[in-house]
Amino acid sequence: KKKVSFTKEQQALMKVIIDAYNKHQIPQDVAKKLLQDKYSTEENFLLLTEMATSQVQVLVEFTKNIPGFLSLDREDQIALLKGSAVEAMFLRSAQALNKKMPIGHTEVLEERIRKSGISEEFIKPMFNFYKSIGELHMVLEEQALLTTITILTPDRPYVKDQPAVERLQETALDLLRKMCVLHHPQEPQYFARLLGRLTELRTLSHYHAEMLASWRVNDHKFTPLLCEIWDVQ
Ligand SMILES: O=C1N(Cc2ccc(-c3nnn[nH]3)cc2)c2ccc(Br)cc2C12CCN(S(=O)(=O)c1cccs1)CC2
Repeated sequence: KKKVSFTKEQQALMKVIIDAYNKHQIPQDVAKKLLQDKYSTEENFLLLTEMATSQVQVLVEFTKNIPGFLSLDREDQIALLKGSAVEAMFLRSAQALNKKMPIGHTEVLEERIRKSGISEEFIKPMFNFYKSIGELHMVLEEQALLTTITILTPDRPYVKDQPAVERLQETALDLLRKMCVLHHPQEPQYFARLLGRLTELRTLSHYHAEMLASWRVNDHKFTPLLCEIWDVQ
């Protein structure tokens, strides 16, 4: 069994990120609404919109707790949030939906997504991603670090000081690499598999941008926060 040791800084960083990841969860009342018995397409879409709005609020709060994030240039902070919002939301949603739920809850949620007016061409890659995340059986530390790494992607549009973001992302990558060795000693490629999910996330966010255009056409309403972060309307 390979020995993995963490520096004091890495232990402190992990604690801060895990606390932030646990603290900022979707309010249970919003998640519970998803399990109500309503099934019209419009109502499903509205519920997913409500969930997504809540996810963005949770994302902003989580991001503010990433060590070093608030020391970045303020405009770069906004550029990172806007650039990663869809990817971080899909990653967080996939991780949440893969969590153990009471019998039948997962199926209800999956059905709601399928019956929400989202076109099949988007549903397919979305569910492939959701299932591929489930197969990884990530521990909480890996989930929180992967979300952090997604947010701290230096090459988002309009980021001015990319090296500053790279330094933060590399710290999280070093920690994630060690976490993978510690929790998945039998799978030397596990870390590479996790990073491969980030590529799949980028594809999903391109699909999402296309969907937004089509939803706008058939006049789906979004909340002000989603319009702001998704550059809609
Ligand atoms: O809503 C989703 N869900 C259900 C969902 C989301 C979050 C939690 C949760 N529980 N606790 N914490 N989080 C549970 C279920 C889900 C699950 C997996 C993947 Br992959 C993706 C999704 C989306 C993300 C948003 N889109 S969206 O296209 O941006 C869109 C916005 C408005 C209308 S449609 C739809 C699919």
